[in-house]
Amino acid sequence: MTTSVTVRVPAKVNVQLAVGPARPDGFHDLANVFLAVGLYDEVTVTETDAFSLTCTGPGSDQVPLDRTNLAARAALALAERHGLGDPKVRIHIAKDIPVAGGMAGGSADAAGALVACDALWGTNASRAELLDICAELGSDVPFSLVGGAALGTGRGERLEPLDVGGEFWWVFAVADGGLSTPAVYREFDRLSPDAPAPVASPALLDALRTGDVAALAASVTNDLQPAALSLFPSLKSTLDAGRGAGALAALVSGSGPTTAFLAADEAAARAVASALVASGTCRAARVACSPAQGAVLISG
Ligand SMILES: C[C@](O)(CO)[C@H](O)COP(=O)(O)OP(=O)(O)OC[C@H]1O[C@@H](n2ccc(N)nc2=O)[C@H](O)[C@@H]1O
Ligand SMILES: Nc1ncnc2c1ncn2[C@@H]1O[C@H](COP(=O)(O)OP(=O)(O)OP(=O)(O)O)[C@@H](O)[C@H]1O
Repeated sequence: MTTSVTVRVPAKVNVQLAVGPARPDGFHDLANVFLAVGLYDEVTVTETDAFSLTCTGPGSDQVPLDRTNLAARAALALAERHGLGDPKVRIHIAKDIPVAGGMAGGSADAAGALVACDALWGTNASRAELLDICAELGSDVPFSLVGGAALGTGRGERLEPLDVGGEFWWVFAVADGGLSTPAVYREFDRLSPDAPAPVASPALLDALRTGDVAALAASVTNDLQPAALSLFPSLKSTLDAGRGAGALAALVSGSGPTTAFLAADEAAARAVASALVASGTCRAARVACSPAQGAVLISG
């Protein structure tokens, strides 16, 4: 019998993040074009006699180890739906996705824990049930499960898969510090009181479909960028440093403060990463390729 299961889950970048006005429930309607990128967390769940959670890797000291952790909440939600009582499971998160960086690290761990517990417990949840639990856990969580590329509407949880016609190379500059997603949305409301209804850009969807890096660079947008820059002004020098080093496009990743740079190819991405580190405007620079697969079982 399987006693331990490991699932690998990718980070995301939003190549378009169009944000509408705040809804009565406090969320914002989005046209959210997600692209999964090849930076991964690994979530391992092991049968044991009491619930526990551990986390290792960069930034793991900022990750809660109690039941507020999104991975723990995912395990609890699946156990509750299937009448399994308190889950007797040890969850270990090997983190490589920047924490509180706007790359959906917590969401990735939730999707990973869900898929891992489903395999460990033999609950055999359908894709629809898994997606339902993901949407309850957070707006980004369904995308962490499916990966690839998708248009997210509603608060970002309603997904339509998108075709991607080639590879795109990225550099992610990790900032010193984090940004709270609700705080960035609040700042967006302050800066954009008359935001129009969000619409996906046909030019951007075309660029993804054809794998045209120059066209993608010309069409990436993030409506949360002014809000993130307002709360974290030093990100402007990081964006400038990446552009100066030859990035085809530079933008804040999601709610930030990680910044994302699109490069012509892998060699160009590595050159931009070195220049970003040398500029002293970020803590670290990571190179990654997209699209990446969603949550996949890698052992167990
Ligand atoms: C910025 C993005 O990462 C872009 O993909 C997401 O929109 C954020 O998704 P997330 O972190 O999964 O967010 P959730 O856990 O669902 O919500 C956290 C908080 O973010 C704000 N929020 C989130 C999503 C959304 N469409 N509108 C919002 O206003 C709300 O204040 C909410 O209370
Ligand atoms: N498994 C987890 N990994 C990281 N943070 C977690 C986790 N579970 C809960 N959190 C909490 O969530 C906060 C946001 O972390 P996360 O790394 O998910 O941010 P993010 O990448 O900006 O999210 P998003 O891009 O979805 O808005 C952290 O500061 C932490 O307190």
